[in-house]
Amino acid sequence: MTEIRPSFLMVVNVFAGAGKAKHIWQKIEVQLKEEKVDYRVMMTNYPGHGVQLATDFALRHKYDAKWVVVAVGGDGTLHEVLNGLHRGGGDQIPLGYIPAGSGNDFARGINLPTQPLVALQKLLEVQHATSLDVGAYQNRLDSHATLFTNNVGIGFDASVVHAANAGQKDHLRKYHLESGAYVSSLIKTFFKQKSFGLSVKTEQDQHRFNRAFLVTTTNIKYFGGGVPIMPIADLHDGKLDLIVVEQIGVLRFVKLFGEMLTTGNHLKSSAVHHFRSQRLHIQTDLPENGQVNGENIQKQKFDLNFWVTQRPFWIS
Ligand SMILES: Nc1ncnc2c1ncn2[C@@H]1O[C@H](COP(=O)(O)OP(=O)(O)OP(=O)(O)O)[C@@H](O)[C@H]1O
Repeated sequence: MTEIRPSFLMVVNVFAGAGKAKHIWQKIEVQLKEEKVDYRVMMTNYPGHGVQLATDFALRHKYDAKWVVVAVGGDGTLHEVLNGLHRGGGDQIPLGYIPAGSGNDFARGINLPTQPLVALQKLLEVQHATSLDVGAYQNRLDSHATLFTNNVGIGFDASVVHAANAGQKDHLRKYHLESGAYVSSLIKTFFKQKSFGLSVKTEQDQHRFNRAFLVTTTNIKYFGGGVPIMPIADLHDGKLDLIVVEQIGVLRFVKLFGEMLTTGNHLKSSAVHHFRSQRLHIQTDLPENGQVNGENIQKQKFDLNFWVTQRPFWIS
């Protein structure tokens, strides 16, 4: 039986991965042509353009089952395309992904090869969509919900993201886990970040933290470009994982971070609190930095409802 291949819309951010996405895309396009794949390409011309492109596409093609929309870039590009499809009513259009960013946490989280040409081969071999969990959140004053594949952070991890994104004229510079700049930014941010009051409501109970430091709601195992904050995250369980780390001294924090990177024993620490729930509500006492999929959320007093939804992905 001959399989019918879908048509692909490739949404490409050539600035992802400090610009290396441009070369990746060139190689991918050669391969697409060689394999006579039916595709269209749209390049993002500015931050946020991926949302617009995907919204417009979904509005036009949401009832046409032949399309798969593929984000080519990093976690930020994936985030824009996911939300653009959502805004255009295209939640049923399968979403594919070719990692070409700096962190590529989603690709790690779903065991997608991080070598782009291998990821492309995998994409072309897929025969049917797979439903995966996607997180959703809405701040009390937001007019609409935002979806996320990876995580939403408030406090320390968000401040690290804000520091990494600050002063970037062109979004070209990004820190890597193994780079000295990343480590020095972590240390500087650690001393700047103040603890804050936080209220948490899960489906079962309520909790109060007077000295919250890092608050991450995650759908996948990784954050921050390869840090396995939630080794047991499951994209099929219909639940989100919330990690609250209370403020601790620098030596204890370094030990905790080391455990996060190696054994996963950070989850046993008395300073770390883990909640798994289909619905969550978190509220900060004061304005804090936020991040979603490594993109800044403006500093604000958060009053967030979280829930889980499912959507089709074009992955094997
Ligand atoms: N034409 C453009 N010029 C400048 N920035 C752009 C352009 N198109 C998209 N962007 C922005 O580039 C930023 C980074 O993209 P992305 O997150 O995909 O790559 P990355 O940061 O290298 O990867 P990762 O998030 O996996 O570490 C996003 O904020 C996106 O809005």
